[in-house]
Amino acid sequence: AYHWPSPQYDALETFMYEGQRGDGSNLASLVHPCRKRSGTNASVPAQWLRLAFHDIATYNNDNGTGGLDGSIVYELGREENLSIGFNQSLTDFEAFPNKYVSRADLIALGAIFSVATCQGPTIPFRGGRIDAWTAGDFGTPLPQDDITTLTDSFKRMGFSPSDMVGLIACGHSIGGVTSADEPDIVPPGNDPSKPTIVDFDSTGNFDNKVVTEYLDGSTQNPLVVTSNQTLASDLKIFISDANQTIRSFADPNQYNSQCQTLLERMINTVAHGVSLTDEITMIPAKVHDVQLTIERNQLVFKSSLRLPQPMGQKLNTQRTVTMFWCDRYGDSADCQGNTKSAQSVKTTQDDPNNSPITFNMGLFFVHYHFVVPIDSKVSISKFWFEVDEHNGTSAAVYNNGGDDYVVQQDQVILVPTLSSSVMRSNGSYTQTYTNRVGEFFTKVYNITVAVREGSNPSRVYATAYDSAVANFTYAVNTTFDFTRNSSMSPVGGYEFYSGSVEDSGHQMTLDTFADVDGTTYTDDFRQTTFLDNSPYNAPSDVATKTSTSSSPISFVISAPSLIFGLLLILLPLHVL
Ligand code: HEM
Repeated sequence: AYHWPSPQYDALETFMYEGQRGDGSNLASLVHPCRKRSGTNASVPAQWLRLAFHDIATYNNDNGTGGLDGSIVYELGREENLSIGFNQSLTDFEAFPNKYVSRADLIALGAIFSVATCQGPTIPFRGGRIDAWTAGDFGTPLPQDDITTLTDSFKRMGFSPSDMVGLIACGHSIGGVTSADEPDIVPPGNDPSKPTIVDFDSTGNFDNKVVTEYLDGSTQNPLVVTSNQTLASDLKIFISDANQTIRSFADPNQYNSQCQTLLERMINTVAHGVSLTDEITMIPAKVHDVQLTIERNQLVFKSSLRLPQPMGQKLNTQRTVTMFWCDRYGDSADCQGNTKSAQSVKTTQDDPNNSPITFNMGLFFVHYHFVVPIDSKVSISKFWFEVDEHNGTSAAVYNNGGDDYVVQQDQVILVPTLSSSVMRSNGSYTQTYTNRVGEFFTKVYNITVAVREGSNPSRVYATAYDSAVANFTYAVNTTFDFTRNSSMSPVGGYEFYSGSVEDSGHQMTLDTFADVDGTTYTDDFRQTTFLDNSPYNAPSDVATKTSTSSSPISFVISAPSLIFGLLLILLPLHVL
């Protein structure tokens, strides 16, 4: 079962249910709602689903090579992959892979989004696919292949003849054939700049019309009705068992459940030795953006709690969300003496359209953000949340299944607000980013981290990782060192270290390390999108109560929160 911290699960879950990467850049909005591409009017979900199939179509079940590994990126020049739709789709995915979410995972999730956004079933998602960095085998089936070759190709991929019929019935539900790629199947119109697209069936949705229209003879599917019967691959496949399998897809519910199973098998086709994660299910109350850092000359601890909200139901404005935490050092270490608490400083709501998966569940998310001041002498060891609806029901406690959310370390922390990045277009830089019009850029990051005073680390360093690089040519993976920055006075019990790194991708993340007395402390997987542009929220007031007391009103209020604290004490108990 899920247990925080699980950074890979968290990153995959954010993509699936929020449609976006951790810093808010949204992938799902490129495909949702069941979008057409401007200009060509091609179906984006159809392009993404087909891309996933063409990536796995060279899988070899005998020796376990290939599968969904993103190698399609390097195979676009081949006859079997000639389609502008593939290039466009890969550009869609370019900015999104990172250390925990591979390009192949994104292609898999892209197929899931595509089916879901066009009103199809939700295909279960697992992550952990490993990216290829070179082209793989040839062998994607072609329309002109004879039925023996087609059947053998699917057998090589690990699919039976009836699986083959099913996969086509499921895949060829959205999108169609374009004259730009297949002029022998769909003849071009008079205007060469506007390709003709003939859809597989009469709806753009993921439904079984492609099956029922085939069975009742009204089909327009070009891969059935083309006058060039050598190219009629869907017809060849559907009739290969005298229409027996395709008939079993005529019931819409059967269609949905069989497609869910078959497409799940398709996207989970991975090379031997690759193990996929557990199925990524929605984390009911998700803790995210947890960070100890320094903002405006103050040591602060930040966290956010994400709660699901049913669409069409009013958000309870009476709800209070409280974060509790324990000191790390001193008399109250691990809440032996006192427990501290604070209210959220800000509430934000997601656009219900962020992810088609969450949208189809009738939910969207509300986030409660916390910023609290921390005294480094006592620091913070663990935290948890209480959500009180003030409606007569008892408050819900979210404490990581009873273990609380444990702050891994407080020795080395990233300080985004004292870090920055700048684009440079000249000079002797090693990492060069080519933008869409062919100009060369390098992004130079000046990073500030802070280390607890007195730690005397033997080394402070970071790894910069970025696989969101134009055309997926390589991944940036650079380790660089920080040096003590004596021009910056210590703040809140922390000394500053500076370092700089170049990047040529869209999404650099940092893992920072400090070696102290033979132990390496790690601050893992920090986004670098905002840095000194991060929005600032002043820390909230802190309440302190005796942990051992059974009386919830024995609050000791710290100086800045005196008024708020008094209010709490004066309020009748049931409102607390
Ligand atoms: C024998 C195997 C297959 C053959 C020969 C085949 C052939 C084709 C052809 C010729 C097109 C038109 C492409 C274009 O005009 O650019 C197409 C489109 C498509 N195929 Fe397949 N296909 C096969 C299997 C599959 C499978 C298993 C799936 C997914 C499960 C799939 C999904 C799609 C989708 C979604 C499109 C529409 C793309 C768009 O509208 O942009 N195909 N296929």
